[in-house]
Parts: sequence; structure tokens; C-alpha cells
Amino acid sequence: MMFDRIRLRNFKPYADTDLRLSDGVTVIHGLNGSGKSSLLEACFFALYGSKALDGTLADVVTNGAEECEVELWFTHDGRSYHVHRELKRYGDQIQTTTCTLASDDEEVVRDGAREVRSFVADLLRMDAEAFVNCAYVRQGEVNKLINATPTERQDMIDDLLQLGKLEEYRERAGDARLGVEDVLSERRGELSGLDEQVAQKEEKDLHATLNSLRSELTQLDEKVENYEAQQRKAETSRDNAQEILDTYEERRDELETLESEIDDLEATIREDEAERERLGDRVAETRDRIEELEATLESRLDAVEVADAAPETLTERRDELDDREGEIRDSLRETRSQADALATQSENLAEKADEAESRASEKRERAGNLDDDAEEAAETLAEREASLAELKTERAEKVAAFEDAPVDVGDAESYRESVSADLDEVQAAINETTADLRTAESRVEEAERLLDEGKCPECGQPVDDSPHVDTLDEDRERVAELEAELSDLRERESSLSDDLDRASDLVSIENRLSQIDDTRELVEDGIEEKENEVAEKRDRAAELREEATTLETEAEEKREAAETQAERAEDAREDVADLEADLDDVDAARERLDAVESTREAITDAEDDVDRLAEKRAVIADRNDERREFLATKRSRRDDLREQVDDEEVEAARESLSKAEDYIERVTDALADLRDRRDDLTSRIGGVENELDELEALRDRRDELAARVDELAALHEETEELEAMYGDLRAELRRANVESLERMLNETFELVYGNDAYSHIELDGEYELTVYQKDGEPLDPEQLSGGERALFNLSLRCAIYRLLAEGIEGAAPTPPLILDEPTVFLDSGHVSRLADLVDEMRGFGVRQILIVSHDDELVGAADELVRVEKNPTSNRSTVERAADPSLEAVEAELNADD
Ligand SMILES: Nc1ncnc2c1ncn2[C@@H]1O[C@H](COP(=O)(O)OP(=O)(O)OP(=O)(O)O)[C@@H](O)[C@H]1O
Ligand SMILES: [Zn+2]
Repeated sequence: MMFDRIRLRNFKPYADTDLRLSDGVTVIHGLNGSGKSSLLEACFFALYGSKALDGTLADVVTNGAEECEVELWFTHDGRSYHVHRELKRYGDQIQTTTCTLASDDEEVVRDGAREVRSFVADLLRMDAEAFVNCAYVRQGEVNKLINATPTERQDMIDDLLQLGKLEEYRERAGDARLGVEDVLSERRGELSGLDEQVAQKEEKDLHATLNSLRSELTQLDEKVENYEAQQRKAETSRDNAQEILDTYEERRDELETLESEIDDLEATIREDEAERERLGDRVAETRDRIEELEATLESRLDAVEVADAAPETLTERRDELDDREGEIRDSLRETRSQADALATQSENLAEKADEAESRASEKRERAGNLDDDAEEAAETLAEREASLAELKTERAEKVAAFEDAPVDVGDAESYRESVSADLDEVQAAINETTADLRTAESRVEEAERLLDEGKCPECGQPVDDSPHVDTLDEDRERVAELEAELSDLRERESSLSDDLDRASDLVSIENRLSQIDDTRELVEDGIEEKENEVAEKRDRAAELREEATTLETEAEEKREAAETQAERAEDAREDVADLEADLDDVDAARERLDAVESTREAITDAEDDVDRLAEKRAVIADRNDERREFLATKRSRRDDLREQVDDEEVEAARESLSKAEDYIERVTDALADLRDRRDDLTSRIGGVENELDELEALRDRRDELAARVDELAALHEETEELEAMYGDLRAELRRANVESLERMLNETFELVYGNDAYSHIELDGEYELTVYQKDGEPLDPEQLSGGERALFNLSLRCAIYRLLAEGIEGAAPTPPLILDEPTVFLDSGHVSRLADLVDEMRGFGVRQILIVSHDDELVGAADELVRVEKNPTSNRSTVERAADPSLEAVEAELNADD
């Protein structure tokens, strides 16, 4: 078996670690507290769960983490397995949430802590305890096997080698033996009881007793026979006497019966005669009634139209009546529906007349409304005609204003514009002329002032000889010219201004005229419209009136028709009443017929009564005749019997009867006595016979039981042998184991210690360990030094491991050999021996050895090196596989030299 891979999450100091393991020697090294032991514990925990822990589940979950996961992959006997465990914290409790084991090929699947654990224990053939005793040498447990008592040691080793099974079988055989013993002693007790019972019964001489009892019985039987013969005789004579008496009694009884029967018959005959007479009376009465009924029938027949009261005649008459009724009902149905139809027609016609009338009056009303509308329109028309006349007058007036005007209607506006333009021109000329005049006047004034001062008006020089004075006159002339021109212009302005006023007036008249023309056109249109409206309304009103008249005529006609149909309906109703009366007549006829029929039936019934009564009377008469004959017979029998009775014979019989009875009584008593004695004897004989049977049965049972006891004794012997055999087998196996173990222990110890002081180790049958010194002195292993003890222990364990690996058939389950700090107590020389031991163990077929150690030499011997480190800040451990173990070893050596 071999671990292939371990993966941890939050397991003790490991946060997340995945480590592959290979075969050969793997050395795990690292500083103290880095997590080496925890790694091995994890493998152990993966296999066995909580059973692998010293503490609780809480110890394995990393402090402060909520869950923890461990996975282990391992190979055994060519098959790969994977174990998966998950733990989760719930409050202050840790629980396993997953625990599964599965093989790669999925042939094996286990779920649940117990199933996984028991599967692993079966596979490795060791439970957790056996595992630490054999494969897993835990840190500090070096002395465990040395300190154990021999018994504990024996238990451990027996358990590992499965010798416990033999002890179990031996115990089972012992239990079986004890069971057989119990049954055997019980059966033996029973057997001796039976022997005693048989002896007791044989002591009584049962056969002799039986013989004497049987001869006594024969004598008694003879006596009984004799008595019985006598008794039979007496009984015969008693029976004879009794018979005579009985016959006498019988005759007396018969006589009495006959006499009372005769009395009864006579009485019955009398009663029946009376009944016959009563019946005769009733016949006479019924005949009277028939006569009365016939008279009634006669009278009723007269009322019905039939010849006689025969049933056929009555039925015929009834059929006639039925036919008649059928006819009447047919006409009645027809006439009724006719009446209904006529009434409905009349109603419909009346309705139609009403409708026509109301439509006529509606039309008349609408004609009235139209008249009113036409009147209103005519008024509006008159108003419009008046305003048209007014407009015409005004227009004539306005046109007259143009008669003496300089322009015609339509040219007023252009005229006014030309006048206004002329006026503007004149006014401009006035302004120009006025300005020229002002200039000329001021020049005249300036020249006059300069002249007054004696200066030239032209250049301001003294004028004496100035040529410029001549222009003054010219200027004065110019002023006069301009004044005249201005006055002309003013005159022209005033005339033009008058013209402009006149033109404005003409323009306003012209505007009014065009307004009037527009209005007149509108009014003329309105007049035409109204004229049309008036005409239309009046036409429509006339039409409506005409229609109303037509409707009224129609209504009149309908009303007349309705009246006619109502009268016809009334006639039909009268016919219906007549027909109903006819039906009543038919019913009455039928009732009369019923009366005739019932009378006829009553007569028939009465006649039947008469017949029946007569018959009854005849029957009674016949019966009485029979009775009378019967009576005669009985009377003659009575007379015979009276003669037969013989009183003397009866007396003799009485005497003989009493004698016989007396004798019988006495002999019966004697016989009863004898019979009692006989019964007693018979039961005594039976008792003896029973006892003889019992004796026989007892003998049979005793023989059977003796045979069973023999069988049980043989069985007991066998179980004893079996028990002894298992004990011997175990002792033998243990002896062989102890021998092998002792040999291997010596070999191993020699290999790892090789000290001159010790000669050999002895392991005796009781698993007592003794070390012998060279001088032959024995030494308790506890007296060895610490290092020696460690070596001794390792040797013992390796020896056990070897024994296990070699001593079991089939696939040796040899789990990896796990050594945790095996070198603590060892000096360097012994460490190298340990390395040799490790080598040797591989030679014995251990595929995988895991060692935790700091020792350089062991590190050097490793096939694989795993370094465990703990990060001082995070406190989390990590693992790392060295690439090349030999190099690592050199490195380690170099570090050690520093
Ligand atoms: N539940 C836990 N959570 C976190 N850390 C833990 C837990 N249990 C133990 N540890 C830490 O793991 C370390 C113990 O590891 P381990 O015993 O495997 O070390 P080691 O390498 O075998 O040491 P040594 O060389 O001394 O034997 C300790 O430092 C301890 O603090
Ligand atoms: Zn001048």
C-alpha cells in the first residue's frame, strides 16, 4: 500500500497544500513547529477520522477557520482510492460534513465516517490502534511497546496477526461445550427419575391381581343372568294384564267420544236447518227488489230513445251520442276560431282607422303652420319693397346734383385731383414771387440808406463820382413788377380753392350713389327670395290639406269595415253558445243512458244473488242429508260397544298386574346391587391394566432417553476436542510467531545497535522481553539507556512490521512505514545504522517509508525530500519537494558547517 497524494485545506497550520508522495524513502524536514508531524497526522486522520486523533475534531481545524478539508489518494493491490473528508464549524461544534471513499474504477464507493473507517480497517487488516502500534511510530511514543505489560503486548501482536480470531473461535467452541453439558446433565437427571418410576411399578405384582379380579367377575355375571330371566317372565305376565286393561280403557274412551260426537252432529244439523230457512227469506226479499227495479227500468227506458235495455242497444246509442258530440265539437272549434279571427280583423281595422285619422290631423296641423310661415314671409317682403322705393328716390336726388356740375357722374374724383394740383402750383408760385419781392425791397432800402449817408450803394465808396447809383431805379421797377404779379397769383388761388370745395362735394355724392346701387341690388335679391318662399309654403299647405282629406276618407272606410267584422264575430259567438248547449244536451242524454244501464246491472246483480242464495240452500240441504247418514252409523257403533264391556275379566287382570309389578320391583333392586358390584370390579381391572400400559411406556421412554444421553456424551467430547484444538492452534501459531519475532528482533537490533555489551534478546511465550548481556546476565529493557530504548523499540516495531508483511498470505497490506523523529535520542553513529535499517526495510518489501527528521544523514539517504516551512508572519505552513535530494543534502551539510 502506498500514499500517492495528500491535499489539505485549513488543516492545523496548513492553509492550502497539495503534496505528491512517491515510493521509496521520503524525508520530511523543517524547523521546529513548521508542521511536519501535522502532515503525517493528516494522512492518519484521512484514513481513520476522529479515531486517529488524541484530541477532538476541533484541534485539526486551523484556528479561526470555519471549515477544513483533507484528501488522500492511495494505491493498494493495484487499485487507486481517494478519501475525502470535510469538517465544518457550527457554533462551538465541529462536524463532519463529507466523508467518502471511492476507488478510481468506482467499484468501491463508501459514504459516511463509519463505513469509510471500517472499509480502511478491512483493507489494511488493522484498525487505528493497530496502525499506530505497527506502521506509525509517533513522536514521543518510542517506549510504548517496552512499557506495555506482556498481556498488552500480547493483545497488540495477536490482534495484528489476527490470532484474536482463533481465540474467538475457541471461545465459541467452549460456549457450545457448556451448552451441551447443561443439556446432558439435565437429561441424565431425567433418566434416573424414570428408572426409579419403573422399579416402583415392577414391585407391585400387577398380573396376579388382574387374574383374581377377572374370575370374580365371571361368577357375578352368571348370577346376573339368572335374575334377569326371572325378571323377564314377570314382565310378560304384567304386560298381558296391562293389555286387557288397556283394551277396556280404549273402549270406554271410544264410547265417550262417540256419544259427544253424536250430540255435536245433532246440534250442527239443527243450526244448518235454521240457516237454510234464513236464506229462503233473503231469496224472497231479493225477488221483490228485482220487481221494483224492473218497474224503474221501464220508466227510464221511456226517457231514452231506445227500444230496450240490452247492452248492445245501449252501446249503439252511446256510439251515436259520441259521434254527435264529435260533430258538435268540430263545428264548435271551427266557429270559435272564426269568431276569434273576425274579432281580430275588426280590431285591426279599427286600429288602422285611428292611425289614418291621426295622420290626417297631423297633416292639417302642419298645413296651418305653413300658412303662418307664409304670412310672416309676406310681411318681410312688403318691408323690403318699401326700402327699395326709398333707395330709388334718394338716387334720383343725388343724380340731379350733377346736372350743372363741370363733370359727369363717375369723373368727380379725377376732377378734384386736377383742381388740387393746380392749386398747389399757384401756391408755389406765390411763395417764390413773395421771396423775390422781399429781396428786391431790401436792396432798394439798403441803397436808399447808403445814398442818405453819401456813399455808393455798390461798393461803399463815396458816391460823388460812383457809377453805381444808376441801378437803384432798376430795382425799384422790379419791386413794382413783382407786386403786380403776386396780386394776380392770389386772385387765381382764391378761385381754385372754391373749385376744390365744389369737387369734394361732388366726390362724396358720387360715393353715396355707388353705396345706394350696392344696397339696391341686395334688397332686390332678398325680395325675390321671399316671393319664392311665400309661394312654396302656400303650395305645400294646399298639398297637405289634400292628403289629409284622402286619409280621412280612408279612415271612414276602415271604420265601416271594422263595424261589419265585429257584427259577424258577434254572430259567430252566438253560434258557439248554441253548440255548447247542444253539447250539454248530449251529456244529459248520456247520463240518462247511464241510469238505465245501472238499473239494468242492479237487476242482473240481484238475480245473481237469488241464484247464489238458492245454491247455498241446496248445499246445506245436501250436507245435512250426509250428516244424518253418519249419525245413524255412529249410533249403531255405540250400541255395539255398550254390549262388549266384560267387568269380571277386568277385575282378574287388575289383580295379576299388581302381583307382577311387586315382583319386578324387588328383582330390579337385587339386579342393581349386582351391577354396582360388577362396575366396581370392571374399573379395578381397568386400573390395573392402565398401570401395566404405563409401565410399558415408561420403559420405552427410559430406553430413548438413555440413547440421547449417549449421543450427548459423544457430542460433548467432540466440542471439548474442538475447543482444545483452537487453543492449541493459537498457542502453536503464537509460538511460531514469537519465534519468528524473536529472530527478526535480534536481527534488527543487531543491525541498528551492534554493541558488544549485549549478546541477544529473548522473547518468551508470554511476550516477556529480556535482553542478555555478553556475560549472560539478563536485563529488563526498561533498564536500557534512552537511545538504546529508542533503538530497541524501533527494532521491535520493524520486526512486527516484517512479520506482518511476510506472515500473511495474499496481498500484504503493508501500509507506509511512518517514523516521526526517530533520531532524537541517537548519536550520529546510530543515525547511520538507522539509515541502514530503513534500507533493509525496503528490502523486506516496504514500498514507502515516510520519515520526519532533521538529521542530515537521513536527509542524505532520502529518495525524496520534502521541506516544510512556516511563514513567520502568516503562521501558515507550506511544503516543497526538493528537486534533487542529493543536492539538497549537500546544501544541508554546508549549512551545518556554517
Ligand atoms: N488548529 C491549529 N491551527 C493553527 N495552527 C495549528 C493548529 N494546531 C497546531 N498548529 C500549529 O502547528 C504547529 C505544530 O506543528 P507540528 O507539530 O506538525 O510541527 P513539527 O514540524 O512537527 O514540529 P517539531 O519539529 O517541533 O516536532 C505549531 O506551530 C502549532 O502552532
Ligand atoms: Zn465803389
